[in-house]
Amino acid sequence: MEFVLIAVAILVVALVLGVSLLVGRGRRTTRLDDDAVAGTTLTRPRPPAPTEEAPPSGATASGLGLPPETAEAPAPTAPLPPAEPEPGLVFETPPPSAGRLVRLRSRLARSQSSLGRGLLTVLARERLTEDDWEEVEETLLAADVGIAATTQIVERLRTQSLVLATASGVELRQLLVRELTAVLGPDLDRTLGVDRREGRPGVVLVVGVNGAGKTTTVGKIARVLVGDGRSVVLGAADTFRAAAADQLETWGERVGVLTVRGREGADPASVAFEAVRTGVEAEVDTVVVDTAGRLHTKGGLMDELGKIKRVVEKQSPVTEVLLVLDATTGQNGVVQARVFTEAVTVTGVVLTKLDGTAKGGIVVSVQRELGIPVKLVGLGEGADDLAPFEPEAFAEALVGGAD
Ligand SMILES: Nc1nc2c(ncn2[C@@H]2O[C@H](COP(=O)(O)OP(=O)(O)OP(=O)(O)O)[C@@H](O)[C@H]2O)c(=O)[nH]1
Repeated sequence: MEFVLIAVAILVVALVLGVSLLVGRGRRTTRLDDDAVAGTTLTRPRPPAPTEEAPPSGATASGLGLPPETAEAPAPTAPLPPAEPEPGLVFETPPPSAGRLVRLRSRLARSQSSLGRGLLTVLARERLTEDDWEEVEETLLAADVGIAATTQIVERLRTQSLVLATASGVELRQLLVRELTAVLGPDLDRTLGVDRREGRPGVVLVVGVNGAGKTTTVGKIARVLVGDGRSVVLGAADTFRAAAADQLETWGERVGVLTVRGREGADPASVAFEAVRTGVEAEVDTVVVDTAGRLHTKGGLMDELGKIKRVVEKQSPVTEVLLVLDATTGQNGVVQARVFTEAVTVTGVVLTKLDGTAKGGIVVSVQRELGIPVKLVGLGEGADDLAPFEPEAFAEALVGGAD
């Protein structure tokens, strides 16, 4: 009988230990706020786990200067931990953003073969007939360049048809790159508003429909900024999808960037506010805020984005509003985009998934139709597959065949 009792006691202790270890490993946020006030939690970046084994209970957190996991949540006025990573932690160092588009140009292969090669094949014909010009026009339209820009390109090429007749392959290519660059708005200001202003962090709001690659893009932007030597805080104000906050947190952790998040369903504006407050206190260069992109009613979207902006600006000016658009959605994406541009003043567009489409000309039509410069382009699912947009490098990549 005694044996049975001892065995049962050992079993119970083992079960309790096992469960607490599992819970300890899964928990990765430390609440700094009274959730009744804002429902906001703040996560410190953690070092990548060295082994699969569970860390000793509370060791990871205390090693980072966090309160033990069992501690009560501090009062809302608790001092925030520094946003800079603790010394000794190993984080990834992303490459600087300069020249990324050139490095990633092969990702535009699908656009390249349908647009660039298609056009070069027609233009290389000895004497261009009306049918050939129609083919040029169709090729441009099929690549989503848009009617106005297509007309401009065709007219300019037609006026140069005498030149075309005698041009070599290399010259034709140069000519095409020049004409495509011209419709890509080479003089537009594509500088990202990410610098501190009036002694406060620059604030980047990232908006767009869910699924466009918004959260991923916020993570990639954090890497671009860190790679360029800036300090960053992330705000997970997409509180409708808990996974979005988890996703963002993971992006932040990899590069040693702090993520401020709220519990599911919390007021997005309060999370954005908290993120910017954290950024102000930690004196970082930039706070990047991910917002929810549900396309409910236009009024609802306007109210939500308007409130986020107002609340954020109580602490620091919003220096950039980036609209994330999925390049593979074509004209549909442009229609959705308009709803956002009516809700908030968008200062730049991020076109994602350009690697997955043959319609690279969408950059031209998006810019023209929205009147907003494309500032960044997504060229893959890799962590550093986001590049600053450069018209000439892009035109070169679309035409292809330079190397
Ligand atoms: N091929 C490719 N995939 C991309 C690119 N950018 C994002 N994605 C993928 O698109 C998918 C959706 O990305 P998310 O970041 O979850 O989309 P989201 O807009 O944030 O959606 P919510 O989180 O629901 O708001 C993910 O599988 C990304 O890896 C890109 O440039 N190229």
